[in-house]
Amino acid sequence: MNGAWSSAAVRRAEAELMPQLPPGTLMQRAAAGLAAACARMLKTLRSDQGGQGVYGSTVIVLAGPGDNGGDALYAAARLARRGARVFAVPVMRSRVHPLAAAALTQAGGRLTSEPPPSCDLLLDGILGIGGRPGLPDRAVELLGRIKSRITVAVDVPSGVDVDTGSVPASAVAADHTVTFGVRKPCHVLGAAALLSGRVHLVDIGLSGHLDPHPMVRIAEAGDLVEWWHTPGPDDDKYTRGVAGIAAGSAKYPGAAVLAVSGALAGPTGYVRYAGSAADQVRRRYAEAVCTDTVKEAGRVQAWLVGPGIGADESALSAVRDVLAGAAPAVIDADALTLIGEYPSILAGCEAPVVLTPHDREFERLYGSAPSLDRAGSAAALAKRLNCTVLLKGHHTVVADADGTVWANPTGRPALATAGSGDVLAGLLTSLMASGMDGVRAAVAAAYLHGKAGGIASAGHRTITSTDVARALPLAIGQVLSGGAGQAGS
Ligand SMILES: NC(=O)C1=CN([C@@H]2O[C@H](COP(=O)(O)OP(=O)(O)OC[C@H]3O[C@@H](n4cnc5c(N)ncnc54)[C@H](O)[C@@H]3O)[C@@H](O)[C@H]2O)[C@@H](O)CC1
Ligand SMILES: [K+]
Repeated sequence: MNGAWSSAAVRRAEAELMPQLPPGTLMQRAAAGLAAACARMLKTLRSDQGGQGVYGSTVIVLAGPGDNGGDALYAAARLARRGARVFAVPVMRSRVHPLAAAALTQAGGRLTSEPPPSCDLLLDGILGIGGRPGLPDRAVELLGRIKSRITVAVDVPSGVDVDTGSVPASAVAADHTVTFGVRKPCHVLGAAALLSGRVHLVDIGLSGHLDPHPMVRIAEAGDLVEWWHTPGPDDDKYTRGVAGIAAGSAKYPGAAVLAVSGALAGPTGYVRYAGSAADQVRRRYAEAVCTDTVKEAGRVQAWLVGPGIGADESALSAVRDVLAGAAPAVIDADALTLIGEYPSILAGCEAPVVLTPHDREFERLYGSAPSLDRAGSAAALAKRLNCTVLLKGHHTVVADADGTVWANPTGRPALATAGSGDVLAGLLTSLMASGMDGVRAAVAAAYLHGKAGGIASAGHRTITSTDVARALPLAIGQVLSGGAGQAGS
């Protein structure tokens, strides 16, 4: 398990470590790592220019008043010593880190209020973990007119809310973020995660000084491998778990087919379908065992109820029957709307429940839409309803009733396609039926679904939910075999 730590936790760790080191050591470690990362990026960027990397490149630094600007200026000094033409612009009048600014000018860089109109690399050293959301006007103006081939944020993209990932005002959109010690929540949550680009971690020696629990946990392929129930020689189709899918209707048979496709891709050995789209499901998947209602289905180890079931009496019965049983349940789509209307159905339920809302469904359950602090909102709903909540978005979060929050590192906007949630819910149900607890199953399902989306949309292909379902076995295979394990790839 990986994680992201709040700015306060980072400051506590730094305060503990700093007195043990000569003054300025942490900033020099940060600057050295930042300069090395920039040098690698410049080398790749300028590979078409006879292998020239740093030498002869143009670098512009937007320098804020604090230590974030200090990191940027010291790193830029290192690049200047390797032959980069460096222009540093103070964005808060002339307030800049004085020693770092002196180091830059000594190395041949220039402090200026008139930078060139374009550069190879723009270094955002405006604000770091001491920043409030929003940018100084001068920074907005400069960002609007400087054309840069690559933008690198120092520690965090300036302007974002570091601890929630919300972006309530202007902020930098980076291609890369080079961060120090640990990842911060803004790298993996909300709109800020998109503005962070690719995140590179520079070790500055903080790890032994951090709180053991991150603010946000980040799933890795290794977690899924550890959690996975690999069938043994004594397993049969029942012991591997039976997933039950109560989805679809005469009006929306596709939801049934897609949810079943997600479940079949998962680790269980058996998928039961209950509902009025049985013919369509049978036609597509000979291996699914179909009944008309939840009550008629045999034993299952986890149920999904909701996708495409509508809001009529039979839909309500399906939700009631699932929640009256002892099996863990995934509540999705129309079932979430019904729970919003009849909250008492959920209140009486004793089995573990995972809710998988998008923003409008969240509002029906919570009474207001998720705030910009999406992780906080998901955690609040989970606590109120004593459930696990998987809040969908371009960076899906999973929250448990005890306040634990996970950010999903895979996934991409292309997954916002009709039926994609049905596939996710089916897979999640299979994972729960195989014995994984609700939080882990939700985290694993979001991870694999995002990875399958990446596989299906390789080469910028547009994708359908069927493509995502078809890519799931490959995504699962890659994760379990430890191969091609890049999150988001
Ligand atoms: N503390 C440490 O030991 C280390 C800190 N490091 C760097 O230091 C950074 C934190 O530095 P600071 O604490 O100096 O804080 P920042 O550099 O993030 O900036 C704080 C300054 O910006 C002003 N400010 C905040 N929000 C603003 C806004 N929206 N508009 C205009 N002005 C605003 C504040 O009044 C303050 O003067 C980290 O992100 C990291 O880059 C690294 O050098 C590693 C070691
Ligand atoms: K920054």
